[in-house]
Amino acid sequence: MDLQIICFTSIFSLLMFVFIANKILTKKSESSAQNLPPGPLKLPIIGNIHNLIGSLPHHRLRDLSTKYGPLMHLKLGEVSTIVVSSAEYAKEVMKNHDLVFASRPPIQASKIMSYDSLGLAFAPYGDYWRNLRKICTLELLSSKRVQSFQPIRSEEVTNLIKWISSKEGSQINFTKEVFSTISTITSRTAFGKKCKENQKFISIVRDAIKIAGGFDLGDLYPSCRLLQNISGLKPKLEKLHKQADLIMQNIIDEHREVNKSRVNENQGEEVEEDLVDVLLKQDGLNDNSVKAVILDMYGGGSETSATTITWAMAEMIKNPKIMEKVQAEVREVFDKERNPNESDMEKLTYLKYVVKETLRLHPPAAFLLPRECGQACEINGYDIPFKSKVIVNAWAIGRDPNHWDDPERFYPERFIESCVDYKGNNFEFIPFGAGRRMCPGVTFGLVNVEYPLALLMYHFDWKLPNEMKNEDLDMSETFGSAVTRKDDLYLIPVMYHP
Ligand code: HEM
Repeated sequence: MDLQIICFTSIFSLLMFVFIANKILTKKSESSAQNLPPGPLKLPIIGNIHNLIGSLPHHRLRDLSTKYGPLMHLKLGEVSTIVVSSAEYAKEVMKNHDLVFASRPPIQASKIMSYDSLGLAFAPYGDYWRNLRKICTLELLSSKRVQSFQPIRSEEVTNLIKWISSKEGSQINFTKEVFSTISTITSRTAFGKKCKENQKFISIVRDAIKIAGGFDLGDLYPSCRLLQNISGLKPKLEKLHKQADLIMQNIIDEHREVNKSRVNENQGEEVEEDLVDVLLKQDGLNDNSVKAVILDMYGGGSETSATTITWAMAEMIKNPKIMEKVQAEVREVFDKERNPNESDMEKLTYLKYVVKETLRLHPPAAFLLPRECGQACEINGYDIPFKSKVIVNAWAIGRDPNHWDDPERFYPERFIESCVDYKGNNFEFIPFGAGRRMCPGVTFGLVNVEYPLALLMYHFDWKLPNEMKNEDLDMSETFGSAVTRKDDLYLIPVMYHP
């Protein structure tokens, strides 16, 4: 505790020094915006950082929005920040002013890990981003491409089912096993079978995502290089970047070699392509861009999907009637078709409602990805300053009582008669975002959630360990690159014998 106080005092004094020096040296004028959205009182230097202390950031911001309104202005360190907490304002930002908010604020983690933000997720809005987005939507993540990876998905999920069967009756760490399966599916679809270092790559990227997931001091004071260096994040990320870069460059070189010999040996023959093959064929992408996009695919696709499966499972354990209903549906469809395929997945309507309801209550990206205001504008009479960072609290919006009956209840049936979907037109339900920067991996993500979940429901009944009662399962969250369960989910599988 004493150490924490000393650290805080030192950082506070340093910040004070930096702030005064900055003011004297740059004589920056205050923002000219006159009518900012309401928000809590801002302290010198730290602005509203203190308002985020005490509970999880998405909870704190939701609580603050009930006091100051669904369009709030905060100052987080030096950064003017707009917080959106209602479907109506989300529509203003991501539809009515989509172009103004189509960029992302630069963040240190993406600069270091993604070759100065060469990936799709953090590239500034412009021609480079547009070209990448086209490649990702049409070539990498199209429904046809996602379907072509079904054999990989099937093989990895079968391995998971076999492993769980071997542990029948004993406790397994469900969170860990699901994460490992989804990561392997994502990295195999990206690299093919050629990569011997899949597991090492997975653990490097996981470490990078973990340490880059919160609010970084350097990003809160972008004008202060010193803080970026002392926050400790930079050297850690640089080390991980070097390791990831080496693995990815080897993979690219190997792909080039294999493709060269393929052209010589199998002229005209159809070959299975992985994402690296597809990227290497695109004009205008150098090796760093290819590596940055691969990092995006892996970073954007693994933790999000694995977290969704785990939350869905936890919610079903807590609500056994819902689990029984899913199992009945899956078992009816799969018992008829001995080898269920993609089209059988379409018959699992109730399971799809369960996934929707899971993403309503537990959007893995609680704040989506941040946007940046590219041009000073006005929303509902409020001035939004140029370069403000925009945070959309999708977690709060999914639980807004103005749009959802009994919002805290896990109730998949609410979607039966509803036309609310993931396409980014229903702003009360935006787990994949909306507008130009909406997630391009919706199809891939949903298949990676629904398919494993269906097989886990088909093959096993599930119990909690230590005679724990279903209703006692703790549903606390943590905030990081994704909103995950605070504690891993431990379960006991019991085989289903048709
Ligand atoms: C359950 C699964 C997933 C969820 C909940 C999810 C959620 C999101 C969200 C909220 C955004 C920000 C959207 C915005 O700013 O409006 C996003 C962006 C993105 N996602 Fe996903 N995602 C998922 C799966 C995937 C998958 C499987 C991939 C790729 C393999 C992927 C790749 C990306 C990329 C590249 C972006 C950045 C797009 C851009 O800035 O243009 N995501 N995702």
